[in-house]
Amino acid sequence: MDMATQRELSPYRVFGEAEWANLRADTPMTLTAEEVGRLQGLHDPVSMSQVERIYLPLSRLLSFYVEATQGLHAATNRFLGRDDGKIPFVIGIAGSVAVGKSTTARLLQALLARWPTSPRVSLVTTDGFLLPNAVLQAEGLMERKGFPQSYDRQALLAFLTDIKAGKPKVTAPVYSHLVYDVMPGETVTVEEPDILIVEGLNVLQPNRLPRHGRAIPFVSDFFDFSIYIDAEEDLIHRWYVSRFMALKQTRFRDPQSYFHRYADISEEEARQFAERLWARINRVNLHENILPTRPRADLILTKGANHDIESVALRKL
Ligand SMILES: Nc1ncnc2c1ncn2[C@@H]1O[C@H](COP(=O)(O)OP(=O)(O)O)[C@@H](O)[C@H]1O
Ligand SMILES: CC(C)(COP(=O)(O)O)[C@@H](O)C(=O)NCCC(=O)O
Repeated sequence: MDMATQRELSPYRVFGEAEWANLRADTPMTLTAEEVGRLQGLHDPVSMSQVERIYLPLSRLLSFYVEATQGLHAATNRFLGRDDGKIPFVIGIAGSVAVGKSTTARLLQALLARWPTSPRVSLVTTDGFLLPNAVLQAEGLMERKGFPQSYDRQALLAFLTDIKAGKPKVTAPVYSHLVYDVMPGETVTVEEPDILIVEGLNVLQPNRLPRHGRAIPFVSDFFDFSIYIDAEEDLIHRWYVSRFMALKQTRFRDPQSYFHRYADISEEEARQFAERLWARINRVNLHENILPTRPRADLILTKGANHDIESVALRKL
């Protein structure tokens, strides 16, 4: 099959960086360099030019989608002769460990909140729904953290059901990367957002179909739009290991850190340890559970070596 036919048959329209940047049209830049500096992760830098050329066109696209979805809700309400109130627009962000999902999620949150309509934009990460280490240990799942079986999927689905039912206050549990565990009794409260961003490895995964009984919804059934952040495996692997080495010098020094015991080991031992975590857990998860969900995304952002997004694929329908 030639390239042109392949492109026509693909469910995505693929844009190079320059072509995508043109779609910003007249969307104004609403973040200062200082704000962008604060929003980027320590280990995944974002330049002002990336915000202008990639994230502003995306913000513009999302503003069209939010408006269209609100129009659809209004049509349903008109048909039913009732008002179901405000139902949040939910955006899912998926991708490997260490690909930079959290930076993208924070940037989008800030950009969307600056729309002229000043929407309330909340952000929740799915790691809060991980089973506590005590449960993972008891079930032999400590080396499966981030895999589908390591989450309390029922609780995540219940959370999203409440959000989409328009419940005014919905709480989610909180995970600490420092402690490497869910924080007992700690929660975040999401209060009547116009837009909710849900970020996590697992957000595009399907459920196993039941042999008997009721089908359980997918997490993504609650999404109005989904984004997959992609990069070559070699790059993500490199980012994971170098982030681990940087954290060894910083966060691991904190006695509260789960990895504190590794703060003083040699560089070589630490590198080997990070390589093992990557190879035994995160790489396997990427291949078995995360990459297979990429074709379900509405938009795929593909990063190059310096974390810059080099291409954008938008689902045609
Ligand atoms: N061991 C750790 N200690 C402290 N912070 C961490 C640790 N591992 C990851 N983080 C931070 O947690 C956040 C989420 O990381 P991750 O789940 O790999 O997703 P992503 O890199 O795609 O945002 C990042 O901001 C990262 O810097
Ligand atoms: C907590 C994570 C599973 C990410 O979860 P997410 O926020 O995507 O739901 C991941 O960062 C992690 O800790 N993986 C386990 C292996 C490791 O220590 O890298």
